Amino acid sequence: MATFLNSFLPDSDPQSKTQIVGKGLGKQTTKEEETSPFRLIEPEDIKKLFKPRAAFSYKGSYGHALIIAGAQQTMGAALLTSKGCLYAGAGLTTTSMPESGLTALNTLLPEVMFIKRKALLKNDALTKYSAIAIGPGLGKGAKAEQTLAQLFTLKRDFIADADALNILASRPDLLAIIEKHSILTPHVKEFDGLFGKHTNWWDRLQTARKKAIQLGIVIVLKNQYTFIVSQRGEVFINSTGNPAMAQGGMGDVLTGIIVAYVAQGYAAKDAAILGCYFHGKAGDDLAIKSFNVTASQVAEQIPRTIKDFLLS
Ligand SMILES: NC(=O)C1=CN([C@@H]2O[C@H](COP(=O)(O)OP(=O)(O)OC[C@H]3O[C@@H](n4cnc5c(N)ncnc54)[C@H](OP(=O)(O)O)[C@@H]3O)[C@@H](O)[C@H]2O)[C@@H](O)CC1
Ligand SMILES: Nc1ncnc2c1ncn2[C@@H]1O[C@H](COP(=O)(O)OP(=O)(O)O)[C@@H](O)[C@H]1O
Repeated sequence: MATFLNSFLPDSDPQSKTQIVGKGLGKQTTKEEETSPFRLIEPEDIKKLFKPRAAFSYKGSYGHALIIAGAQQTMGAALLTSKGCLYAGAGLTTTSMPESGLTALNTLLPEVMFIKRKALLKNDALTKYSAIAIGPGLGKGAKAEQTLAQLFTLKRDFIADADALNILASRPDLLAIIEKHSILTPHVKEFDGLFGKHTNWWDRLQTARKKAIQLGIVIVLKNQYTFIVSQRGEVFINSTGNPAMAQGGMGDVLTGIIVAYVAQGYAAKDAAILGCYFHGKAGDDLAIKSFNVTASQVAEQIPRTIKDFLLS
């Protein structure tokens, strides 16, 4: 039986009601599915994408992620992003947050290293990291903008979330030159801030496809069903996750998980697909026994969820 796009949207319009969604990322059974840009991610796709941990591998085999996040009132966002990254298996994680958060970082996540915000502005300071994420709880002030602008001087891809997206919304000059294969992870309000107000999801998805192709980036448009839009305009629909996860900080953890996968060598699109799938699946596993789940719990659940998934 055919699946239509409107099943994955909070609203409905004539176009999404007739748009066929292909099942899985591989070959499709009908011509309509084969030519559709919309694909529903299936567990078999994840099993094909996900790489097992190799014999004789060591921390260096799994990359070094840098997280630039947090401000005085939103230090928790930096901790949650770091926690997502750590539990998604990055070999090394370094977090750049305000120094006043250092005791919390060392107490809660002793595996994570720290770098001062100012140190990021030095030449070459950012070159040693295999993946960079910026934005959760960062704030939108001049210093945050300066730090984000510094990333552009490197001419390398990065993951932008939350306040980094809000800054980019006010700096179209920067957005226009974002490095290819960067990943943006907006929720609906952040998306409309970046690319203009939309009155329905069909139009929003068309804009996401157009912008992802034009800029050569991956856009992760978050919702109950999250849409991962590739640099070629394909739209991969993630169906893991549930309303128990509707709590602050959940997106911060997702950003940490995605940066961990980029650090581990996955291509941007694959890192986004794996990140969204396991983030939602961890929430689903927890929701079997919990009415609501916290962002911290989701991060901690990730390694168990992956192990169970691979054994299933
Ligand atoms: N512990 C910490 O330090 C935490 C720090 N955090 C960090 O704080 C920063 C600001 O975060 P924020 O929550 O104040 O603003 P943001 O997420 O932009 O929402 C603004 C408004 O947008 C709307 N909206 C959002 N999602 C929507 C949806 N799916 N569907 C529809 N509407 C939606 C919604 O408007 P409403 O509908 O409620 O009027 C909402 O009020 C950010 O950097 C973040 O990383 C948080 O992660 C929490 C934990
Ligand atoms: N009802 C839901 N079903 C599935 N996933 C959800 C639901 N509510 C929230 N999420 C997930 O939680 C995350 C919320 O991200 P975001 O809005 O950026 O939160 P925050 O800014 O508080 O970290 C997204 O990944 C979203 O898909």
